[in-house]
Amino acid sequence: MAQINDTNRRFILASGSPRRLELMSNLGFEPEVRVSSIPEQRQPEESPTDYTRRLALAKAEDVRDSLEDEDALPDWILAADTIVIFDGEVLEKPADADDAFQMLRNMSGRDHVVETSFCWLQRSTGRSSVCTVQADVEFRELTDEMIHRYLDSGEPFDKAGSYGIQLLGSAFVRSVDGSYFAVVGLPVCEVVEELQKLGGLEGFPFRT
Ligand SMILES: Cc1cn([C@H]2C[C@H](O)[C@@H](COP(=O)(O)OP(=O)(O)OP(=O)(O)O)O2)c(=O)[nH]c1=O
Repeated sequence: MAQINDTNRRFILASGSPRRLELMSNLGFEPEVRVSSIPEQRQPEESPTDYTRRLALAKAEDVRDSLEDEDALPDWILAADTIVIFDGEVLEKPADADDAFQMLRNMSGRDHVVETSFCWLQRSTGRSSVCTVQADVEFRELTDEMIHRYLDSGEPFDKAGSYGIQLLGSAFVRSVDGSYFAVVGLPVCEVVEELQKLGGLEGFPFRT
């Protein structure tokens, strides 16, 4: 049987997203949070998937580079990036309330894709692996009044596509085809699976 070793629970989470921290903590991991500061700017001609994959790797590398000699920190770094793809356009976090209103009004009664790319990066070897997971999401029709009330809740402003499927935004979602957790910001099944493939995780699921 694999050794249960507490060091397996520890990794560096290169993300300021409270959702990502909660999802990994729910599994018994003990993430050390370090937030990256790279600009999120899509290049002309860059496909949405190339964009999320580039950002996931760049966030992990940025945090790795900021650590320097902190040897006591865990070896593995996890970073991720989530976008909404609607009508061929990439929707990220809204700039302001008008931007959020427009996104939600456009998505009303229609389908969109949510895509999350994540990156595992090993500090000691420099090895990295990037994976992409998607889901198709269908919204019910939203009235302008519903959207205004939703904006008043404050929920949309730190979320790609201006909604949170895990909170009040759940009332807008008629169906999800694909990974629910990719929509929330981290496809935990694939994240754990990939770390196991990389040989960076023994003794999982953890005993409490
Ligand atoms: C669509 C959707 C997105 N989101 C969130 C997940 C991400 O936190 C956020 C997308 O922005 P990201 O740029 O992927 O992440 P972030 O800025 O929150 O954190 P960091 O870059 O430091 O890792 O939107 C939800 O919480 N619920 C949802 O339903």
